[in-house]
Amino acid sequence: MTETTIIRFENVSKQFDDTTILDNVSFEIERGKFYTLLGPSGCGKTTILRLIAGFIEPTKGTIYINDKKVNKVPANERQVNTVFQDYALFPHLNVYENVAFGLRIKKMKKNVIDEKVKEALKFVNLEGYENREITEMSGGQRQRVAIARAIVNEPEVILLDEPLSALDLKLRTEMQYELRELQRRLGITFIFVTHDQEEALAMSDEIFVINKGKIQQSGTPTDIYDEPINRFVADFIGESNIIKGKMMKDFLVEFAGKQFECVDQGLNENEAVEIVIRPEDLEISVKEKANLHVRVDSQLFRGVHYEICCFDELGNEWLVHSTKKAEIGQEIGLRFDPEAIHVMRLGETEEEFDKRLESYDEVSQ
Ligand SMILES: Nc1ncnc2c1ncn2[C@@H]1O[C@H](COP(=O)(O)OP(=O)(O)OP(=O)(O)O)[C@@H](O)[C@H]1O
Repeated sequence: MTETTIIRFENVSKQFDDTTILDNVSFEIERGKFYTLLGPSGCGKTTILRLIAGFIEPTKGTIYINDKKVNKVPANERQVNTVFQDYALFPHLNVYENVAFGLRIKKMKKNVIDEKVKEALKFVNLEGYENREITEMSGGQRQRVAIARAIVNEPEVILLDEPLSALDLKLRTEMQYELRELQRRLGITFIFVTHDQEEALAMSDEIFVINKGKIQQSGTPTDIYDEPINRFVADFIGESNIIKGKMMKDFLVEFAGKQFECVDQGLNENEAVEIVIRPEDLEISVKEKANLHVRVDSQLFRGVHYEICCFDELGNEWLVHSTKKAEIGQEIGLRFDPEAIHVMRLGETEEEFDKRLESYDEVSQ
């Protein structure tokens, strides 16, 4: 726990009936950052938000907000506001009344409410829209009203549950920029839920990758993309080649029937591992310079690159992103650097994984 910590989960579990939805989850959220909870449908993302908001209570464990235990603190007494997926706006009220709703409940004076609503609408670029009916607003504008309604209460944390999922792709991208920019200007903590990995990578300071009620890995987008802890994370975040292999000794790993130099160390000799190489780290090269020989099976043009699917002699599938075109059935060479190989230890916990990576830094310093 540091001074900057605003939310802390300590061994939190949640069961509905007899089903465990969150399994012994611990994490810390720091003040003023943009966090994303990322994972497939049903993994427990919304359950974490509802626990933070106080809509449900944990079955086990403790939740702290600002270092105070909040397990029994009702939702309206927490410095937290939620923006829901469907925005939950009142269709019969205009923009002003929607944004002012919470302030009226707090029985604030009319002139104070006017001032706060005006300021909140300015923040979301809806200045002067006070008298518009919600039914006359576009999807993106409704989204902004919902955000204005959340920020007008000056919460310390805003929870956003898949707020962009109802928007078309173009508007969604625009709103991604807007939300990120808004969070920077407000300087308050955003906790954003999505199952879209590109959205998570583009928007977040920190990502928690969740699967089956457990946080699989947490870190910055680059940490998680470059150093996935296990097959689930490697597969869920971006496209990956994941191949079974064996660690020979420090800096030497075997896969696809050959041995390759790598940067990994501290694993056991002959330890079974999985290796990850990102498709963009594979380069088509002349046979003499290649690390690996493969046969092209299929190819798709994706605008910026060709997505080429190949197989090596042992039948491993390799996905390559290349600006060069290949021919179906052609034998090609693939080249990659030792740094492009990421070795994953089977069943490693995040704590063990972090310790291992730290030891690399110590050795290389
Ligand atoms: N009140 C409840 N009673 C019983 N089961 C529930 C309840 N709320 C959630 N669940 C179950 O808990 C699991 C996790 O739900 P949650 O909404 O947290 O998932 P999610 O990761 O947010 O998924 P999605 O992306 O689909 O919204 C699901 O299997 C869901 O059916």
